[in-house]
Amino acid sequence: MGDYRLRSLGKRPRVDGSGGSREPDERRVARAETAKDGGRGRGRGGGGTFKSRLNRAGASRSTSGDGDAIAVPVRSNTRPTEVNSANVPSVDARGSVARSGLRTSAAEREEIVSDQMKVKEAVDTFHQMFEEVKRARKSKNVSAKDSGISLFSEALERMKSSNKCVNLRKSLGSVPGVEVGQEFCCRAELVVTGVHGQVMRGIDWVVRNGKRYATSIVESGRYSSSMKSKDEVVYCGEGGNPVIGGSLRDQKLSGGNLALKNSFHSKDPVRFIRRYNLTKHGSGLRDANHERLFKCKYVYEGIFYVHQYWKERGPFGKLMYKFRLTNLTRDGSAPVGSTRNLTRDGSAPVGSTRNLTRDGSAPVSISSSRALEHVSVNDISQGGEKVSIRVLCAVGKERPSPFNYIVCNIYPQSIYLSPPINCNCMEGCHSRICSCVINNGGELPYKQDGHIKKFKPLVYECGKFKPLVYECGPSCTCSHTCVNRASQSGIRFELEIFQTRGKGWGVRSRSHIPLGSFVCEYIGEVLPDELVLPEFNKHQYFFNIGVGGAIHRENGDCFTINAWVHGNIGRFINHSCSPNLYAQNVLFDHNDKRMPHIMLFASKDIPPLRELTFDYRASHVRCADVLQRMKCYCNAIACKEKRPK
Ligand SMILES: C[S@@+](CC[C@H](N)C(=O)[O-])C[C@H]1O[C@@H](n2cnc3c(N)ncnc32)[C@H](O)[C@@H]1O
Repeated sequence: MGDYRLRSLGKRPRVDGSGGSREPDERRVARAETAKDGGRGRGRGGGGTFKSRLNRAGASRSTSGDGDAIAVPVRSNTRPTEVNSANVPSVDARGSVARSGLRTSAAEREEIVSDQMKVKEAVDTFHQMFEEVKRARKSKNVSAKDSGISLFSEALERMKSSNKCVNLRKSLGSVPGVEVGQEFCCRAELVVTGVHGQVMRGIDWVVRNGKRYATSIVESGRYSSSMKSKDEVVYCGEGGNPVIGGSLRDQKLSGGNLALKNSFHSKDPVRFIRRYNLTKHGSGLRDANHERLFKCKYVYEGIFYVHQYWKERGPFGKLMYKFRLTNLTRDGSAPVGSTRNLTRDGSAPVGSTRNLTRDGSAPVSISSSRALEHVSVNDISQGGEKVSIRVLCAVGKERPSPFNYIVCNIYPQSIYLSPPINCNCMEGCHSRICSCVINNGGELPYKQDGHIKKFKPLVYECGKFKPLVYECGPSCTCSHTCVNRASQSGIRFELEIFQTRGKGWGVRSRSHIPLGSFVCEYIGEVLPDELVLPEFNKHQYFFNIGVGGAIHRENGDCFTINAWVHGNIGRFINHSCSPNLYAQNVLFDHNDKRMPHIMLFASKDIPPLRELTFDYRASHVRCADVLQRMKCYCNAIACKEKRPK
């Protein structure tokens, strides 16, 4: 490292009094109804570049199995904490330390990993088919009305006819490859994955010895079902509902109602799926053209049991059946050691995507599949704050090489980092007298929900160059919940590291990421380029700050973030020619424009479990030769089109 000793900037400002939340949870989950500008910068990637040896991709890092590792909810708003991910005790799915051996065999784990991959592939294929159908209709100018079938139904039909659906055989209990808390974008996805076989009906069933038993129910809000608590629902039977176009009549003890009644007597498990309306909270998923696709999401809540059923007069004066279900078995105990309300390793389900902690950080326990071995967990308390990091891998599979997990950049000690200009606002940084707003060209870069307003990659567009976002800093007088602190308050989404096909480890979120959301920072050691260049061919974790941008040219000195030895989850994010993240330069805790923070924001609405990627090649200059030789496995249409035929 020559004369450059490394230092970090020390503890980041906490963003609220409790645990680091920049703003209340409600606002945090709120999604931008008005996000209209998402396309800018798409495909242009970020403000820097990886010097990645992509030509070696896959050969060196991929393992035989895909999707077999999960990791890391991380809070990055705490002081820098060095963590060696190799030397820490493992922790079980409930979060307790499990230093002893494994609970299930490697073969079983393998099987579950493969189940999860099948489910993921089915969902991905469904999305592709959906896009294909949509494109085909658009090119022929056919509307859903003309074709007489919705886009979803047509895509689903294609899935069925091409045999791409999984878990087709209806069964009671949990569905292979699907975990409690897993989210689905639409009813068709539930069908495609075998969670609930009916697109329209709320109750699905299987016939056993001539009798039907309920396999799953969807609480979609169309009847007057009510959630008593997270663990209990009073579910209305089917039929006679004028709200969904049926004729108003008494419900009968037939069809799904009969199936639920039989499940009551047999005490069999029923999968429970609940619909959440996204319109209340935000925009919902959008497609590549920013058209809203899904207004809701469906969450698999786990296994429930019918505890009671009865008849009563409904709102229209007709008789209706009601079923009370809870996630406890009929004797009132929490089901243990069966396919019941537990995850597949027999542990209590933990860490759904909805369970954000009060400070907005991801819950500590995220996955309970027995396919996953928690190979390392770091629970470190420093200065009263806790940083939890998990790396979970399938048994017997390759693990990520150990590195020191840090939550703040480490800067060269010899470099003086000028302090940021602070604002003196007391009542919110919205006016033009706020110096941070002025730094941002007189405009706040974030919307009230914390989503970035415009994509601001490091490119020159339409005569304008806006390469930097200035957030409020540690000495600003504004509140720690100021909207202009969106990216400094750490990771909000439950991110995982998993094995990809051909690209080694990759990162994905277990929950939906709305367009414009801050996802994570690319953190490592910030080094002058001249120190990095000799190392260039040794590894793949360099991010060149500001390449191709004004910062680079104006200031002369160039810096690179090296995340090989010290880094955060950002170091696992792969390249794509059609990325869903872009890198935004942000300054808040110092004012040195040569080395801004590299903050990764969502350039699209990103469905759960979709791999997170950014474009390594955006504005790439010096490493073009390496990148040309790469074998890119991003699988994007844009990538294939670029390849020589
Ligand atoms: C910063 S690392 C990303 C994390 C890496 N996949 C891992 O397992 O640690 C960059 C390396 O990931 C691989 N990679 C990233 N994107 C890729 C892509 N689209 N195609 C092939 N390999 C890729 C290449 O080996 C690259 O050098």
